[in-house]
Amino acid sequence: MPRFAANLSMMFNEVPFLDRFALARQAGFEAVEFLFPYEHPPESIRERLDGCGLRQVLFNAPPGDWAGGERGTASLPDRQAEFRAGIETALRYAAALGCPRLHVMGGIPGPGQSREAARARYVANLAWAAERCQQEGVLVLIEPINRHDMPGYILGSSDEAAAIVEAIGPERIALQYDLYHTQITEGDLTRRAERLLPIIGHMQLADVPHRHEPGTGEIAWDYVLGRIDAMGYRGWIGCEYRPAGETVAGLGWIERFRA
Ligand SMILES: O=C(O)C(=O)[C@H](O)CO
Ligand SMILES: [Mg+2]
Repeated sequence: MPRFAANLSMMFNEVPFLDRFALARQAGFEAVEFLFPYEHPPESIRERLDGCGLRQVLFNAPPGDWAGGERGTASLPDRQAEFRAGIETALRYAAALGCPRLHVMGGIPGPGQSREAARARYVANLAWAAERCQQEGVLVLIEPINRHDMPGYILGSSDEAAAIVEAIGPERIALQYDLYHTQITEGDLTRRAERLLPIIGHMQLADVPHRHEPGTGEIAWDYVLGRIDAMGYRGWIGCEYRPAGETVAGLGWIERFRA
């Protein structure tokens, strides 16, 4: 059955970030992911992982000015030096945490900017990042994000992502298949997953439309997770949802899917 990782940016928000690791372990998770670790020294995070016997399976490269609305810099003009420095920072964290995957966000080009030029920059920056990360044994991931949550985000569909992976090379860049975004944008969750399986490097889930835990919305999880298992996906599925109530109280859904 699928292997689930707790997303510590969204789950266990009842306690401060560094205390979420122990709660995730107590709740039965063997792995974690989160968005951005950069407010904490890598050693402090490593200590928490080791202290409770957890694996780090994913985190994000620095996204630019997140509080100011930026969602990555890879497609933005005049940001290449910052982008590359961010990848180097992320690689230091990846080495310290023993994390083999890095989600590199593309950004939201401004209204006056050419979409074509932004896309060309995005692909060129990703190609550089993918090669640099491959040297350190880290796989770069890209994720199409739905237009309601992130209007104008550079990567909107799984076919666009597949074309980028194909152009740069599936040995160094892969698709982060987030069932929540995919359901909103494109649907056809299981056939699409089966077709894209060779280039999927990580999955994430949340129910639609409220981005809460499975069972709170429109997705038929027994069917979808059963098919994902049957088609041979053996990677991690990050639980990237905002619990509807208290995190542990909302974890009942997971029991029937645990191996
Ligand atoms: O929003 C998501 O689904 C993600 O996975 C990103 O890492 C953060 O926006
Ligand atoms: Mg996601």
